[in-house]
Amino acid sequence: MNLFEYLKGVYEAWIDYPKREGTVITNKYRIQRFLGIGSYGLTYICLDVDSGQEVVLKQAKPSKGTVGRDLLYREIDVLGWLRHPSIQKCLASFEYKEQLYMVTEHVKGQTVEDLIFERGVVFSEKEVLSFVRKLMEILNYVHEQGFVHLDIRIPNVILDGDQIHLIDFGLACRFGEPIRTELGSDDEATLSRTVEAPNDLYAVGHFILFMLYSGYDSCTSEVEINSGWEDELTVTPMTKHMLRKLLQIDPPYMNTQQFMRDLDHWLNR
Ligand SMILES: Nc1ncnc2c1ncn2[C@@H]1O[C@H](COP(=O)(O)OP(=O)(O)OP(=O)(O)O)[C@@H](O)[C@H]1O
Repeated sequence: MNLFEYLKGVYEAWIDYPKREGTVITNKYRIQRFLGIGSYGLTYICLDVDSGQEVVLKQAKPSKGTVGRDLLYREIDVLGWLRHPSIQKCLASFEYKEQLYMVTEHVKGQTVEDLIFERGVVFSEKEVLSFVRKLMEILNYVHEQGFVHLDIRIPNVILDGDQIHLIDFGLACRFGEPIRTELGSDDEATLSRTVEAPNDLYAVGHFILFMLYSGYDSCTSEVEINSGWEDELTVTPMTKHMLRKLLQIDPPYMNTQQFMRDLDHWLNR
């Protein structure tokens, strides 16, 4: 690492340093706990001192500049279009000291990532498919409203009792928008691709694999998952068939309903 990169890293760590507990933003949101720092945002649990409600406050990551702000603006916009009990409501958004913030409902419960990797929960094939059926209802709603989530992953699905919540709409796009590429990528084939339902369904395939691998000894790396799941996992032929379509090994499902029909068929056997 050269000196410039080192100094840049120090500077970014400094400007992205999380705010302390007890800090009050706009005389209204008192920070109770820092939840985490993602690629583009910092997230806190706060008390809304006016209503007494516990909320989640997300701040665009200062080091990401306009990219961080654009993604948070996008998330605010998308959440504004969605009304579903399993999708957090955006309660407010504002600028404060030149920083952009979004306030949402606090979703209680644990992410599927924490359930598997911290609590060691093991899901059977039936539990996985029943869980994914509920997730598909939320995703189907999102698609019906014209959006593709584009970040369906185990840290973005929260289980609270019987209820499942889908969070993190920071990458969501409208159907047919060009796929966003990494900075610097100008490959024509990539630039001409648009966002469609199979993008989310592909991610659902990986989501299912993570859940199924909860019962497998060496479920540690995605590389293993990509290479050997058909040999390593003991699942019914129908589940294998659905996974092959989701993962686009076989001709893919083109929409959520096609997959949900197969799922229902499996669950109602
Ligand atoms: N509305 C919410 N209710 C409860 N927890 C939330 C909510 N929104 C985010 N979180 C949690 O806050 C943490 C940080 O979320 P954030 O979306 O900022 O970053 P990330 O998901 O860790 O990273 P990335 O966005 O790069 O994937 C995560 O643990 C996430 O589960």
